[in-house]
Amino acid sequence: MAKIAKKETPLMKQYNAIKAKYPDALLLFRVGDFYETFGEDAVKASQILDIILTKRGAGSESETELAGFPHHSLNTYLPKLVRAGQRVAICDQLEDPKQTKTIVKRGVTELVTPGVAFNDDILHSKSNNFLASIHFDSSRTAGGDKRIGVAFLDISTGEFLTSQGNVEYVDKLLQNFQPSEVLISKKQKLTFTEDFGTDFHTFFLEDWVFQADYANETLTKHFKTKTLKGFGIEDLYEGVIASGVALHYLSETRHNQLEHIATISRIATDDYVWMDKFTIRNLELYHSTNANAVTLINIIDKTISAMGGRMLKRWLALPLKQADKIKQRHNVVSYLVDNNTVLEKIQSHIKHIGDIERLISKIATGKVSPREVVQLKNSLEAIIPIKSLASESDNEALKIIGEQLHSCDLLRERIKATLNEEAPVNILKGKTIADGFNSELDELRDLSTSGKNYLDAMLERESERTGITSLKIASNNVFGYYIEVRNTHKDKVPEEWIRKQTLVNAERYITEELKEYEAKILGAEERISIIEQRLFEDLVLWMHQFIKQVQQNAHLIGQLDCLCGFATLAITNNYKMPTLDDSFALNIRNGRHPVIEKQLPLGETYIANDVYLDRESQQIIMITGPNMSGKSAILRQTALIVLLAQIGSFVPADEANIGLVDKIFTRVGASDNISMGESTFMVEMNETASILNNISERSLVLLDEIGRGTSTYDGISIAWAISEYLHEHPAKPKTLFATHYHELNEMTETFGRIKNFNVAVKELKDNVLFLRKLVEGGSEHSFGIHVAKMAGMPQQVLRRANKILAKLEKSHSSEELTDKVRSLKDDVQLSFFNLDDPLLEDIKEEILTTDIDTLTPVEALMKLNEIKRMLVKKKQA
Ligand SMILES: Nc1ncnc2c1ncn2[C@@H]1O[C@H](COP(=O)(O)OP(=O)(O)OP(=O)(O)O)[C@@H](O)[C@H]1O
Repeated sequence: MAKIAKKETPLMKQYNAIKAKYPDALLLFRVGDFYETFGEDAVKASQILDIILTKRGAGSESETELAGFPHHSLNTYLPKLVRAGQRVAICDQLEDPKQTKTIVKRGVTELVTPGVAFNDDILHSKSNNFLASIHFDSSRTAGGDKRIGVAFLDISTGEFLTSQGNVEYVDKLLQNFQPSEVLISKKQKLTFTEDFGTDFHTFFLEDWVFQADYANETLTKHFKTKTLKGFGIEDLYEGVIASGVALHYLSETRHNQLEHIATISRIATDDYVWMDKFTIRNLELYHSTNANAVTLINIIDKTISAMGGRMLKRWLALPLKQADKIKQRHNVVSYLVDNNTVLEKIQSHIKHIGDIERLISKIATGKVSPREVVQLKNSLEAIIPIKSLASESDNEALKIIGEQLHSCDLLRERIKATLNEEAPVNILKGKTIADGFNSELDELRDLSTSGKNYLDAMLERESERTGITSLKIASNNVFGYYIEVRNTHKDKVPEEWIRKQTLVNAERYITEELKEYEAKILGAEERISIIEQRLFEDLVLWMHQFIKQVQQNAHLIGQLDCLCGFATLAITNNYKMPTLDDSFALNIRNGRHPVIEKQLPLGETYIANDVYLDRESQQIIMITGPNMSGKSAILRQTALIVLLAQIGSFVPADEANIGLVDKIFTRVGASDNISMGESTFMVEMNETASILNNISERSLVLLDEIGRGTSTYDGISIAWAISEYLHEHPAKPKTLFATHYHELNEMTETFGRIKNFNVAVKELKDNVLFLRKLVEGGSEHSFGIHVAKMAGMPQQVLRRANKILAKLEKSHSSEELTDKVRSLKDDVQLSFFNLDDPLLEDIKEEILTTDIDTLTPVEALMKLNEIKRMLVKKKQA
């Protein structure tokens, strides 16, 4: 018998129609009190959420996998799905099932993706959650490079930023902003992975979205402006396209209430110290290759609020270049360090401030709960004493912050009058609106409670009157309130009671009195709930006018929290105020590494070191020393001290005078990239090349063991050539070069501004003692074998290594090596013209003694040939 295909049920038909619109999202389909997933979605959901996978319509044509969870667990399960990289479409019931006889209307109310999220369980309070969009335009170039537009948007805070530049620049921004999701055109998929790798969570959009006109229209429509001129971004052609794409994506994911995204700013890169992505990584500012390692942000983050935490990350990513702005921050920190009680008071109030930036975003998008609105009010209340402390201080910058903080009186008063202090998270739980705010609500509440009391009293009275001890009063949807009597007491029922229903063990009756009260009570609670929701919605809508003020408060509290954090940091870690000026010198006295000094085993103290660099006499310091002696620590602490100073913090040093730095470059000789399968040396050279092409007069360059990724000869030659280039470059960038190659100490004889230093060690009989002190002078040899010993290498290997070393040091090959190196300095072939070259002198002589007026064309050609021969001879020699 032919199998008859069963028809799709209406529910599955509705599901399939909705799913077809969101093919790449996992669809959570609300059915009654559950969110259900079907088919492949169910398989994925059951794996990610560890929930049971079952079958729907088993054995039928429409059999499909099914997995679901109760609707009230959405906040638990949704973050897990999003963190697992899923895009989640939430499909809700759009009407009350009680009000409809046919299938309930359903539709997607929100599409949650990693970059577009509000849920507190998905977001990290001290980190932004950026959605990025990228637009490549290879037809337009910037200095020969591709030009790329980029936008960053955090829907949870309302921040919206844009910029454009070449691959290196955009790569650095991606590294700084760490977006949770990156939008790219489908056509540019490959280009993106070629330029930025595969580490980002990406989503691909249709190409038509990436159009200048469409972007302009989307942005101006959103900001309700005619042009983008007011934002200073209209000349960022690609940046504007990327920004338009980000906004477009928000509407595609059903986010249409975006009043909190009130402005878009240009990332003004010229205002900040340039650090490329290698530097950010090498200095371990936020991340480390070792997951357990402590990073700089871990040490310096003493902020209390979420706004402060996020602001500090931004400050660290974008250190300042303008001395006056930096000094203003130092000035406030200094005031707070000296006025400890003010600091403590401000911080004690900041503790009571919630994430007002995200709370106000939730208000704009209508996703706020009653309890959160009360939280917002309490946070704004905590700002009042901060405002007075700051305004009354005798520090100018602090006063300005105090004056700019809004007291938001009207807003606070209205929330206080409207909401119950103990308002619930879920408005349906009731008791959201304060007593005395709305008379209708008050009456209904009275009725509801007095009605219940009345019923209780009635129950007692009737039990007594009739002598029926099993009396019960309850209600149902069919005939409302009733009195229930057990069969055993049936004969005691008064005549006037009207029997409505007979059950197995009991009978149900209604009475006149019950009917009267029912009319009043029935529905009172439902009406209470409706009024509460309406009043709450009105309040939230009314609050929209305060979005800007609250955002400004959030911003100012973020700043103040960072500055207070710097003061705490200075006090607890003994940091000192640096001085900054427009000179080119860097003078650090007793500097320390902010992270290592906090990691040392108990009892050990960090050995502080002096570092001096300028453009006149000590431009490049060649630091030699054995492995593990502390070379890298000196390099990094120098960069970190400059960085800390320029973000406005005090620094781990007794004294630091810093000529403003505008770029920091650090490169570490390759050794860890082998696992990536690339030529490590190639990586190292690529990275170094980008420094050499970008240095400026105010650059600080740190090179750590550059050249070690290849053979010794190659390594020394390259290290030499790089140092020589930096020395001869007109920018004369300040440089620290840590190296194993003590042969490089020879350079100082030829290059006046290169100075040798070494990290002192004390050689014991068969061991070395690390003194960790940077002292003048080069070092004679490496100490690798001692370190091998420290690492617990077998004695046999150590003895053999010592023997070979002794041999090599005496042998021909060792001398050859040194000779070769020595000869380098006689053979300085600079890319910049060496005017002392004797050949140049000869050629000059030839040309000067030639009388051009009497020279025939043939003679001129012969002269040229003669000069050519001189050059060829020299080359052959
Ligand atoms: N000034 C210091 N005071 C105390 N301990 C230090 C100091 N400098 C470095 N150290 C300790 O020594 C360890 C090694 O330092 P570092 O990595 O800077 O050495 P290195 O000379 O660069 O070694 P390698 O050549 O093997 O890379 C650090 O991890 C730290 O624990």
